[in-house]
Amino acid sequence: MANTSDNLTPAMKQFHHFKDKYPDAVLFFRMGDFYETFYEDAQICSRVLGLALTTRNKNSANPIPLAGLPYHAVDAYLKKMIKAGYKVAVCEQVEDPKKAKGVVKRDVVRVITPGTLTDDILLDEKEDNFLCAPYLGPKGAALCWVDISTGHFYAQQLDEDAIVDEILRLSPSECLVPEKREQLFGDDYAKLAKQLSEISSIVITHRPGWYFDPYSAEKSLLKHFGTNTLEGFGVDGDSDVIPPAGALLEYLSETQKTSLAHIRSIKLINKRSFLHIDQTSLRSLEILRTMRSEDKKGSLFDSIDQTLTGMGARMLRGWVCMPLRQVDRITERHTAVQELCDFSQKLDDIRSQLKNTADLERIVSRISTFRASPKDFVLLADTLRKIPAMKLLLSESVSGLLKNLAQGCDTMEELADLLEAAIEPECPSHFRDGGVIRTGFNAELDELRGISKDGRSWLAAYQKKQIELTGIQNLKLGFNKVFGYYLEISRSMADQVPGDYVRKQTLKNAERYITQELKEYEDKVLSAHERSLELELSIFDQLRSRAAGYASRLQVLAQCVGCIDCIASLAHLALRRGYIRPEMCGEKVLEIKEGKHPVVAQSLGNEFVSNDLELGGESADVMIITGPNMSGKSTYIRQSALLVLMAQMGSFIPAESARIGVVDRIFTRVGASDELARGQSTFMVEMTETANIINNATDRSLVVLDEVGRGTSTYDGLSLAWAITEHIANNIGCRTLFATHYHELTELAQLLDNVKNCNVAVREWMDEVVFLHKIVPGGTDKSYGIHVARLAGLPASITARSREILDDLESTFVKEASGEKLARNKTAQQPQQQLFVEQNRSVLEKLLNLDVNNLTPIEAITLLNDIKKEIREN
Ligand SMILES: Nc1ncnc2c1ncn2[C@@H]1O[C@H](COP(=O)(O)OP(=O)(O)OP(=O)(O)O)[C@@H](O)[C@H]1O
Repeated sequence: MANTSDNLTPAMKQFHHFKDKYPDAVLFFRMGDFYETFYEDAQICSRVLGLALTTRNKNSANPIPLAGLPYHAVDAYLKKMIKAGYKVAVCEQVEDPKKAKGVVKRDVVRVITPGTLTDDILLDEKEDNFLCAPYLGPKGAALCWVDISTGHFYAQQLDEDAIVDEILRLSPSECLVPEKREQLFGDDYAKLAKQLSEISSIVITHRPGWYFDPYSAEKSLLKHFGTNTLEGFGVDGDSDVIPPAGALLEYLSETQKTSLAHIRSIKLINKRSFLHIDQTSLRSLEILRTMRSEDKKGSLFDSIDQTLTGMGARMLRGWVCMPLRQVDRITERHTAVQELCDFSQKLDDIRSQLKNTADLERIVSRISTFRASPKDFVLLADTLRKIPAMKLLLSESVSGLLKNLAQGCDTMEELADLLEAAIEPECPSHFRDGGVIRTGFNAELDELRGISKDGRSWLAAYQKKQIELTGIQNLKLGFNKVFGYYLEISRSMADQVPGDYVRKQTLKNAERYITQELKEYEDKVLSAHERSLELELSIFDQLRSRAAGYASRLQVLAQCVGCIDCIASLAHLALRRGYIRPEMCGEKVLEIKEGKHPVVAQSLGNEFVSNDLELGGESADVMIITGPNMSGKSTYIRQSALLVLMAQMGSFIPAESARIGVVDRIFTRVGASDELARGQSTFMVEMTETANIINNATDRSLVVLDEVGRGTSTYDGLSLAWAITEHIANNIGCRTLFATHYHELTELAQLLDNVKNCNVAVREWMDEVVFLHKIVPGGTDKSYGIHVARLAGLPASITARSREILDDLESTFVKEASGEKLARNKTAQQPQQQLFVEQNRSVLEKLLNLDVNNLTPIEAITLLNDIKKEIREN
């Protein structure tokens, strides 16, 4: 920044003072009705917000770049800045400019960063907005994350090499890491930060190392929660989650500068309670976004979400990403969904109560951080009024979960009464002109408003009286900020003005006057208006404090309404789409009759062909699925994973019947990945993902493999696919679906009991191929790739020629590489090799004794020919 000299104005000195304190944020510096930005900040704002870039002190030696925005439109501008990845420090005038002696006092009241948003306009209603902090300690690693807009605060201990995956899975807006220069926090954090910025748009914020110091972190956590120990949250004194949790709190208080009372506890995530879906699977199963276009539309969540409230949508999103693992907890949700399906009128009534329900969770956070608006209170009161009806509807339930939810419906009538009595239902969204507190709520306020209102009619009467008195018909009464109320008389009438008029201003064609009587009344009226505004604000602050006293009850209620919304959403979905309740068990089994892909079946309607699945239990664990291109293999294997996921989150599923033994993890190795951007080859990515599966899958996992081995030469790929399948079947024994074009793999089913084959049925008719999309037992050895290429529009000349080449290849090379051979090799590798050596000893000796350097090309060819002949005869 160029200008730090002593000749700066006091306001600019203030600006520099705050800019130095918040160097990594753009400073919005309040000046009257505008927020001004200066220097580089002005350039950024001009670019990001499209503001006109001008200069302050244009004629001085150091003109200052300047861009300003009107204060009442600040929310929209903040949204754009945050979206563009910037942090904004909002510097307000903290005293009334009229009362200021010298330069008006200012202070940064809040730093808005992508991970610390609380305003609805800046947030997505259906998504959490997490701020996270990793910890890479000497003994272990941990990750903590918090959403200040809801007060949810989580912690998890995990392996260091799982940190990146877990952060990507959470998809936070911002990630806190210790500053690079701190020796204690060396390369690991820098590497992590670099990796995250390369592959995601998460904003990385560096903070001093002491933020992560275990001792001060624990102290600030204990102080915040008002406890002597963290054990009540399941956190031991030396837990690795303490440093990052403390760092998050420190950062929140640094940026928010207000109470964080709504963050009431820290929830330790126990991985064993949830079905783990890693980031790769989250993407490849298109759970939250589609793979190609990264669109929410077309994802599983978008397809099944029928929630009606923000709290419900966010909770359901959490259920989709972290389905359950315990049979009884899953069954509890299913039973609740079942009950609402059985009583559809009750379901409809509950859903109509949920409609237009306010986002309690976010309102509570704004109440606690003293940012609640009058509108928030109106919505809160309206929502509380719906709770008794919801409670009544749920109170007769049989399902344990629904009963609990009925109990959780805390009606808080006294709060609703208070808010309704206090706040004008049609209140303005800001305080500028008052009108927020209802008439009748506060006698003093009513009186002040009365004076200010009467004042207006007094002024009208005064104007009339003056016209009569002076006979000047065009005498006008006006008001401006400089000298308040005045009487305006045209210049031509100036000689008729009475002697007690005091001239204040001369305009081109008129003169403006004041009178003592007018000034006296003005003082009374204006001060009454000002006092009434002040009083309204103080009443509103009192209301905020009163409401803040209900924060923890409101949070429990918000959770409860969110859960009711989730269950009702799942029931509504089940009824609308004819989903069935899956039977859940702890055995290693997966039986689905007439299952459908929840998203594809929605778009294809009746054309979608349902399919059965049987894995584990009486059947083999590993299923090899072969079939032509475009026949539906990928759809089938993804559908299987999605149905398990849906069942374990508590949803009913698109099938005729299902028996599902809970799964601990879902692994997928499907399609291309954008790791290519990180410079890894397709094959490298494929093998890394497969290695992850092989190393981490347990016999309770579900593995979905699509085309493993495709990214390398046919023989390498086939051999790898073969060995991987063997390993899974023999050593892991997890339920596995493997879609492949290597028909040779089907021979594994003959060699291993734990492997079975299925293929996608095809009907060939008059040189045409019809894909039936039906999965049937047994293998297949046809790809119909050329047929698909023709469908895709490749010229007939090319497809005809490729048919010729294929016929040729099939009669020679491919047969050589047949799985039969691989199978034989595997089962009788050693004896076969020995036999080969025995039978061809003389050939081998001839080869060993050969002097290659003295061989002419002709001799070499002749020799090769002889060797080939001899081996063949042997
Ligand atoms: N069960 C089904 N019923 C009806 N249509 C289906 C079904 N499954 C898949 N399809 C249709 O077939 C198309 C191809 O499906 P999918 O991508 O699963 O085939 P694939 O066999 O994996 O192909 P490839 O081997 O080329 O990757 C889908 O886009 C879908 O429109």
